[in-house]
Amino acid sequence: MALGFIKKVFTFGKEKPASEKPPEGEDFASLIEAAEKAETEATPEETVIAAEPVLPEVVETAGGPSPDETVEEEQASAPQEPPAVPEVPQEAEAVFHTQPEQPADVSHGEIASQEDIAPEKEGPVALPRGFATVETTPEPETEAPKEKLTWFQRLKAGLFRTSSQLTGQIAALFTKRKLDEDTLDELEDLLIQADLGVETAMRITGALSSERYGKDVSGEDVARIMAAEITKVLKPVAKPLALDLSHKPHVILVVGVNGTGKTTTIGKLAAKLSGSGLKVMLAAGDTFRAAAIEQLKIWADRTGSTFIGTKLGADAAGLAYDAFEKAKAEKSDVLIIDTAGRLQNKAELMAELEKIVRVLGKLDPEAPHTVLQTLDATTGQNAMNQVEIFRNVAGVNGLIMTKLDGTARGGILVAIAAKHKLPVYFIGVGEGVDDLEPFEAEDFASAIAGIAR
Ligand SMILES: Nc1nc2c(ncn2[C@@H]2O[C@H](COP(=O)(O)OP(=O)(O)OP(=O)(O)O)[C@@H](O)[C@H]2O)c(=O)[nH]1
Repeated sequence: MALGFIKKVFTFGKEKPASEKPPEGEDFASLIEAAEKAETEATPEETVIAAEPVLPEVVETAGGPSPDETVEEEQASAPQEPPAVPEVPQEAEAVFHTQPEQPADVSHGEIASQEDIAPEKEGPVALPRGFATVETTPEPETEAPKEKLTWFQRLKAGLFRTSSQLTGQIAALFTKRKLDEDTLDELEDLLIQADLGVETAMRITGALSSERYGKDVSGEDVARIMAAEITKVLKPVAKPLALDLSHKPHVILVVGVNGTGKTTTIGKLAAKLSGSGLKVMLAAGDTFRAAAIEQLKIWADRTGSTFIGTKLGADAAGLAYDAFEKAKAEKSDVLIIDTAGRLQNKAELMAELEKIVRVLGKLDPEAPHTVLQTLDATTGQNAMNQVEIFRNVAGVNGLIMTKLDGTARGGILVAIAAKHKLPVYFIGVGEGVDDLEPFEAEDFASAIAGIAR
């Protein structure tokens, strides 16, 4: 503060992790395999970059704002043309400025009152014999608008599969059994199978044992202790993303395996930031996939952010450098750079990320100021390995876990928190722009344990 730094919520933690040696014998093949699985689910086949790649005229838009929304927006302006990626000059010079859409004018003229034009009705008309009135079904009453779920309700619904599976098994385990060594061992196994990790599983069984050893135990007892212990693990990592706005821009580099939700998360973050009045620029550093460029452009348009992109297959580090210069010149508050999650091989991907970090450092030795990694909760243990790989190469200093909606593997976040101790800034529970929320330890722990808050 004394240095004149302005910190905001969305305040950015600046915790650079102590660099670690890459894990011995890292199984990148499994990483890629998981990535490919996610890819086939999320996007059509991709092609390997040709020697002189060009953007196709029509590109996939998987993973962006929902197709319905984008189609509607496109149709309004150019009904004959499918959405196409704008042509961007080779040197990433084109910057697309977008303005938030203005609401349409919906004023109506005055309407004469019904009494002015229709004779007053006086009760039911008596029809001559031989006629009958047609039975008209009364207009159904318009349904009262559904109450909006609170964030915790949405989180709980998203983690329902994780919690119901676990609590169901725990309840069955303690039916007519006291807490002894056997039940404690079985409970530990259940907790490990739920991806919570050995360390947290032992914490929970230890706490339960010291409170209720030799006594009857109910599912509620276990849930309460489980929530308390998980909260202890998560509290230190549940931090707000601290932005140092004195940088102009604060640079956020987003990394992660393809399909983990990088681009979508960037869109959601941009919506939050620009919604609070900050000037945001989005850079399409995933030059490996045409759809990723198009998808980010759509998010930029949608969130009123400036977009900078380049051609498919172009040098991502060059784009990052240009974007940083441009964002400085335009005095953007925040620059968010998307990156590829997959290249032809691991070595190339890692070299590209390292180069991006290096090149940004030429313009500001502290940049990138935040390196965020997105993790797909549905990949379970694989997410753990991904953190190890990316934090070593790109200096990841914060995490966002996506796809916590509907997965039975939400426990992995706890294991990752216990092992890596990296801040978890946000979690994603859906594809929509509002489906990203700051990570709260108690909420998450209660949702996993299936208890109310
Ligand atoms: N259910 C759910 N889907 C999500 C969430 N976040 C992202 N997705 C979806 O996951 C898919 C992949 O998201 P992307 O943002 O394209 O992932 P990416 O990491 O940028 O992928 P690449 O561009 O291939 O590297 C898309 O269909 C997204 O809509 C989430 O929190 N919940």
